[in-house]
Amino acid sequence: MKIFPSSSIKKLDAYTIENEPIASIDLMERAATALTKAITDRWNTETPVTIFAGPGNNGGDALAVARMMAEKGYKLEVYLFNPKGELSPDCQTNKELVEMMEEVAFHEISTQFVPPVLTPDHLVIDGLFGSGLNKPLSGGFAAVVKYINSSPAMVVAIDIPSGLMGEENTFNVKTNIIRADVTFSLQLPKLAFLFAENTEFVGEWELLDIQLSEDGIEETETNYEMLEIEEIRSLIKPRKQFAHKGNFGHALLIAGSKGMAGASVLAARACLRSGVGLLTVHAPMCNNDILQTSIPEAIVETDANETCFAVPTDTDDYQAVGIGPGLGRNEETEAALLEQLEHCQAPVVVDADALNILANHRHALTHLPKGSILTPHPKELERLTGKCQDSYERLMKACELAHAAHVHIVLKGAYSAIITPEGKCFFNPTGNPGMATGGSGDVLTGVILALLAQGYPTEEAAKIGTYIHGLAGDVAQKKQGMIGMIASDIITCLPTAWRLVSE
Ligand SMILES: NC(=O)C1=CN([C@@H]2O[C@H](COP(=O)(O)OP(=O)(O)OC[C@H]3O[C@@H](n4cnc5c(N)ncnc54)[C@H](OP(=O)(O)O)[C@@H]3O)[C@@H](O)[C@H]2O)[C@@H](O)CC1
Ligand SMILES: [K+]
Repeated sequence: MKIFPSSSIKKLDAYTIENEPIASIDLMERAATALTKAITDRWNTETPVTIFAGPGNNGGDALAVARMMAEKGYKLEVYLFNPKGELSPDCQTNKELVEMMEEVAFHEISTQFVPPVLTPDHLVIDGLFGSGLNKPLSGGFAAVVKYINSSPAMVVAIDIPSGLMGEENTFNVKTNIIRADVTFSLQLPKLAFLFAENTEFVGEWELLDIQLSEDGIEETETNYEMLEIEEIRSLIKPRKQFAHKGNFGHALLIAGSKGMAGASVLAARACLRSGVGLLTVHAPMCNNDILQTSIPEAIVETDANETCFAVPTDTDDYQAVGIGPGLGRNEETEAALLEQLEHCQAPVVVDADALNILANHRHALTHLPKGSILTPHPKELERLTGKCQDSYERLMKACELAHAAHVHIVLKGAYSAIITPEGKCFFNPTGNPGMATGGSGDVLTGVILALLAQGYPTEEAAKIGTYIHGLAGDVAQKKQGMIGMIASDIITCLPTAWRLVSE
């Protein structure tokens, strides 16, 4: 599913209006019908409703919703803010229609605004500004937003909370943005919904289908997309009847140190549960017995060092390498890692301590093996790129890094982003907060490593791996609950996740 910036949404509206064809006012009617249904499905006619409408089409939507809800018997009060004495044509039309309705208490505000009483029983519908917002709110509009935010009422935002920009909010005035409980967004999600710090504004969000032109969506370019199960399913290669383990690659995992054997065990198990043909784990001597007993399916190659990775190994026989989980960061490991990366031909998944070591040796980032993937969480990314103020800046910096280093990046978190060297970002919808637990990242490394070893192109390996990892987490959450689940449960649920997308 594509995610468009506000400018493209306007063009898409225009495309739909011209090509469907549909009159602009009828498209608004369609949006309002969908909004009214979504709202009236959740709140009954007993709910006192106060609607705040702005001068543009977001306000037009709100006024049309007011009319439709009044027709269904809701008791409504409507405030239309028109400080410039100028409304968009469709907003004007809907104002005239709602003004005529006796059952609606309608107020048009040009200067003085006496705020209505809002109780915990009230539902506020925020239709002040939508995708046409072009600067942070200030003055009277900011005062209205603050009033709504300080009230105990439930708030539903139309399309996007008023005051929130669709993409970048780094320089926005956070106190002047509506804090919605629910956002009903039209057709497609906005990039801003995917950023953790905007949850307090967006609340729970739901998309409403208003049948914008499919051709228009297809033709309009964007760098942002949400992954969907159909795409992942289409990428997974079926196994041939006469397949043997040689068809599914030999992966090398360089992981673990004294006290951190667990990270290598988790990554190795996840790799084996993701279809790899063979797996060798390169580990310090002290972890040999642990690995041999806990993962009989893996081959163990011991490092010459007792406690850490210190001697690079030959990677010629492997189709992919995973490096980093539990590796530690002592000097010997640093040197070994840099040398290992320099001489490796196979694509590498670089995670955890390997990323932290690279942060101290950034020059090494620009000659990683072709097809490599970095899997940082936000803190690890910032060690590589420098501090970021918010998720938008972090995403932009990750794009710059992917471009400069010619690597793919999986930026982990809710809606993990898979970023290509060309600047495309694919957001992952699977996963849940139960996965925010030690070892979860090691599992992802193992899954992606298995996919690279099986010969999946880098972008596909990153997309499938991230999606499946989240899906396995969702299956684990259903079984164990968010609080009780641990990283091993994600591995246990990998087979179910694979079945869900491949059968
Ligand atoms: N997507 C779809 O398919 C459909 C979309 N629809 C709906 O249309 C919405 C977009 O409507 P829109 O383009 O008219 O913009 P909207 O957000 O109402 O505001 C524009 C007005 O605000 C003003 N303004 C801007 N910033 C300001 C500020 N900081 N402080 C003060 N004023 C400010 C700006 O004035 P200007 O600065 O340009 O003079 C202009 O007057 C969209 O979110 C959805 O709800 C549906 O109806 C149909 C299908
Ligand atoms: K809004």
